[in-house]
Amino acid sequence: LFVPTITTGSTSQQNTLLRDHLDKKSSHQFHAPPLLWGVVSPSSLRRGTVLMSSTDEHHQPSLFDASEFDSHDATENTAFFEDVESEFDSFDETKPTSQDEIIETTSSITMDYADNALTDEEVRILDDREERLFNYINNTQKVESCILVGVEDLSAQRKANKALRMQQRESGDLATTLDDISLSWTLEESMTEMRELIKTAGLNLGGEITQRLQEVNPRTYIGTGKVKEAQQLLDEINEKLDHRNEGTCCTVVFDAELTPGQQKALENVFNKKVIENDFLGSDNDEVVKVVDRTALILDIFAQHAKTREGKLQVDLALHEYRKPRLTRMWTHLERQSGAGGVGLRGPGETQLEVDKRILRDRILVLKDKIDNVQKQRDLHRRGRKKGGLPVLALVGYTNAGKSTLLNCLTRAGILAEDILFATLDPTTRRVKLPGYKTHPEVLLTDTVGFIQKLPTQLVAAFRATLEEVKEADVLVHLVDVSNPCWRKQEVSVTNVLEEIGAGDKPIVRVFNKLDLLDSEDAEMLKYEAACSEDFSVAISSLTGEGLSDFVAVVEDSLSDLLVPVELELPYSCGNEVNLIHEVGSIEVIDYREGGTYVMGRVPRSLAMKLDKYSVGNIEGAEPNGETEDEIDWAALGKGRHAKKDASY
Ligand SMILES: Nc1nc2c(ncn2[C@@H]2O[C@H](COP(=O)(O)OP(=O)(O)OP(=O)(O)O)[C@@H](O)[C@H]2O)c(=O)[nH]1
Ligand SMILES: [Mg+2]
Repeated sequence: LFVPTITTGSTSQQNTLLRDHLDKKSSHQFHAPPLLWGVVSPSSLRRGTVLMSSTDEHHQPSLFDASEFDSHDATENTAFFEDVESEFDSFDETKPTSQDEIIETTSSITMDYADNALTDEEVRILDDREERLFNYINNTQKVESCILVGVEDLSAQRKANKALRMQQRESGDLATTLDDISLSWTLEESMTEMRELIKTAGLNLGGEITQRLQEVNPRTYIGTGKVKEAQQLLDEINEKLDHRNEGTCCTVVFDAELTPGQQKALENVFNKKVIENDFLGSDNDEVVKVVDRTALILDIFAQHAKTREGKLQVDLALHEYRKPRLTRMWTHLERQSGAGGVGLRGPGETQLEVDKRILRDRILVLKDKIDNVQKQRDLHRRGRKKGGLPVLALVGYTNAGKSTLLNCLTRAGILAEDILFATLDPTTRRVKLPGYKTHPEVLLTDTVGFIQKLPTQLVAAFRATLEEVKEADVLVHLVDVSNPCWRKQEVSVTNVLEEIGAGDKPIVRVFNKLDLLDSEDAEMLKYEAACSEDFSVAISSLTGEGLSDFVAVVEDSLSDLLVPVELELPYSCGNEVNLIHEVGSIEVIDYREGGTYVMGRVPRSLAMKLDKYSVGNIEGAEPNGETEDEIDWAALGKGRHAKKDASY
């Protein structure tokens, strides 16, 4: 027989009680095995979680009173039952068993327990309580199910290809056309990524729908027929879930960025029944949510944000996302006011205005707070710069293995997981690169991963975090070569880097997860890395393969950073001047008697080559006083011959 009671106390207390009780179980020699076991406290009910549960022979989650039955004195526990009852009130519409009844039942249970002789009425009450608690827990513990809708937007593809062709015609470089066109993501690739995102967000994928469209439907994004199909799919899934008593599927995830209008229109269609029922005063139906790609990513970020800074930034992004979508929350009020007729119309709008203002204020406050955080970051960074250590930022697509590499090099203990966006907050570590001769240490920063079509709200909100990337001396771009889409991912990352103004940083390309490739592919990539004109290297952060090459390439890249120069080049050196234009930056150029005077910055290797034309001090003082850095860089170049020398 099942005796559900609720107990208060901390988790550990309850666990101890439960353990004790379970130990005693055998000695009690129950006549009938308990159907359900476990612990529920009022606070756990409020959170919708069971603090601890064991399983019975049916492997069901369970409820159990961990406190000793016989120690429960009815009067002593009045306050406790009041608590319990208010808990019942808060989660169940139907009025729960009255307090007296509960006390009465519990005391009679206490008395009769040993005899296992409950009256029918008591059994009914207990059953009732059991069911309500059980349903509640079942519903709140259930994994949220969703369906995924993807669209192959042929018009967007056409546009993208056209833009590309235009661009190529202008630059006169037609050779790469085919390659580049195949760099746009196919529907299936995009859907695969969405499935990962859905899994990471903790959603269960119930079904999928796709559509090829010449033009997207401006109102509902997908065609009207497809909306119906989605509705049917939802119904079918819900029927199955219902059958297994597994809750409902009421989330529709779109592999697209929907406009607020489209989102609202879609929700209206999906919730037609609920809206109608609402007028009749019944709200038993689950409301269908429409979630677009941006909302899904924001949700994952919200779940993963750990530090104050991360939370503030996610909060800002969420507020910015919700601002234009605010009206949706008030549809209900608008309807009510509309239904009220003349004179009553409008309160919904007013509320909306108030709400918009609150949101705007909140956004300002958040921005202010983030500004403060950013100032602190700036300070830290300046401090680090003073230290003169070169700063490397690990960048790359989400799940590329950035945190794993940092852990591997430093044992930093950063959470590295096979989920998307595991890292949101930058972590910087001093790293002694093994075998790195010219500079004892570098600073290595792990950063948030990128994704194709990164939501603009996120890029804007994560300004402070992304600043770390912008301020780095060299970017270490990790690519997960075990992912079939890695070349496209690489392009996406390059695009984001450009978007945040870090596109011109020196980059070390790291082909990671080599261990997951078959040996032939691995050799090919190693070969590609070795032949590459850029700084490239193939490694496995998991097995450590190629890490010494990695250090060597990083070293090369650091030696190749720009250094200040002041030169006077003979007029016969036209090529050299062009080269400086190309690979360096020129601050002053003057055509003098003796030749072309150039003041600017060039890669160290080139500076060494042009040393003979130097008129200033090649490691000379920087006008803006950032000398410390430069002197350190100068020291860097001496130890090793720059790899790129040959190309000049
Ligand atoms: N087999 C293999 N797995 C790897 C390698 N590097 C990383 N991984 C795995 O890839 C997954 C993602 O690694 P993370 O280090 O969390 O990736 P990340 O780039 O930091 O990802 P985010 O922080 O989410 O952007 C983890 O499960 C790692 O164990 C590797 O070289 N080989
Ligand atoms: Mg990470």
